[in-house]
Amino acid sequence: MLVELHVHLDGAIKPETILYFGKKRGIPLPGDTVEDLLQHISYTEPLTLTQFLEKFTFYMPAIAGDRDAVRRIAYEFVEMKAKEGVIYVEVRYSPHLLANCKVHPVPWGQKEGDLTPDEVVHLVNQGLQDGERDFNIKARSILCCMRHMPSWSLEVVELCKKYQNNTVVAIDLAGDELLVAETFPEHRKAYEEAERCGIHRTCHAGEVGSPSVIKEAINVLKTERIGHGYHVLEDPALYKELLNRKVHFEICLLCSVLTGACGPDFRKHPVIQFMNDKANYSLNSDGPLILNSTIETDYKIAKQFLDFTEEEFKRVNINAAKSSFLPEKEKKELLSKLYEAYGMVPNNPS
Ligand SMILES: O=c1[nH]cnc2c1ncn2[C@H]1C[C@H](O)[C@@H](CO)O1
Repeated sequence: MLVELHVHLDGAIKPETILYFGKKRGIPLPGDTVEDLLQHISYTEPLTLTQFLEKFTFYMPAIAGDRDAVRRIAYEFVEMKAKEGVIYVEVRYSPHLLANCKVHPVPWGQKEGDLTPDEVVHLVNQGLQDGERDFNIKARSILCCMRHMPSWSLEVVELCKKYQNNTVVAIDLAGDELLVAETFPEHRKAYEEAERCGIHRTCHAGEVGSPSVIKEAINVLKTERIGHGYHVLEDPALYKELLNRKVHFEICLLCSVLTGACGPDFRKHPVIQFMNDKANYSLNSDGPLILNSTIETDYKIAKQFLDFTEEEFKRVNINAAKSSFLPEKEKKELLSKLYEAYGMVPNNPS
């Protein structure tokens, strides 16, 4: 029984669904079988984060701008997670990157259409809620600002406000930290507004970027969790502070190696330090389509290379539940389920 907090909806699409919509909409794809397509999209030897992010350009044109596709990827996502044994998931995406109207520039070289970022959120919500009903797990969503598109960020926070508690629980800042190290004022304003309105905050930081990006995420953006954060170890004082504050790190093992964020030897992975220090972290799949993985792959890597024990497995998932963005009452219910499944008597169930 698992809790997953860091996975991108647009990085977790079934290849069959991409092929279906590519064909239906007459949108060229780099392959016409699942194997062909995966050969172009997924990979097994480390690249850079920039190259990882370029993979989205192969298949997003088949999905973006299509109402049925957007609803369906959200629904199938919940089905996929239920099959993997996840009972609670927070899935993130950029509404703008799935739209083709009221978004500048229109992404993926699409022609202007009539699907707005607002309607994208509505459709994803429908897909997630239908999935929750049919597959009996809980799914919440996080809306992403993109580092290179500050002009979208204030709309992202407005969408978080509009759909707060209608699956949306938080705001994120994703994209390439190396290409755009600067945190534009628009991102800062969006996070300020999120805090003001009680919208939770997470932020990609220190994945490939330096500890200063993490510092800024904590001190300026007032983020509650850190997406990745591996490079925090390069600043021992900051690391100690975040340990003391029990800040949650959303760790994505396979992704961290295939994006070049961490070195190729899992036996030297920063998460070993996190484990030893009993840091507050979770294990997550991030972009399973591109990594050709499931959440199980990440747990297998942890067991095979990191001496990840059954006890650590339970601790990590309980920490994930505690650091989730659910309201307190639902968080308690989630924790009770985990304690029961893990045969634990909680000392302090809250
Ligand atoms: O690992 C990542 N780091 C930074 N940005 C990422 C990562 N995985 C996906 N993204 C970007 C690309 C997606 O289109 C966007 C929203 O899900 O977030």
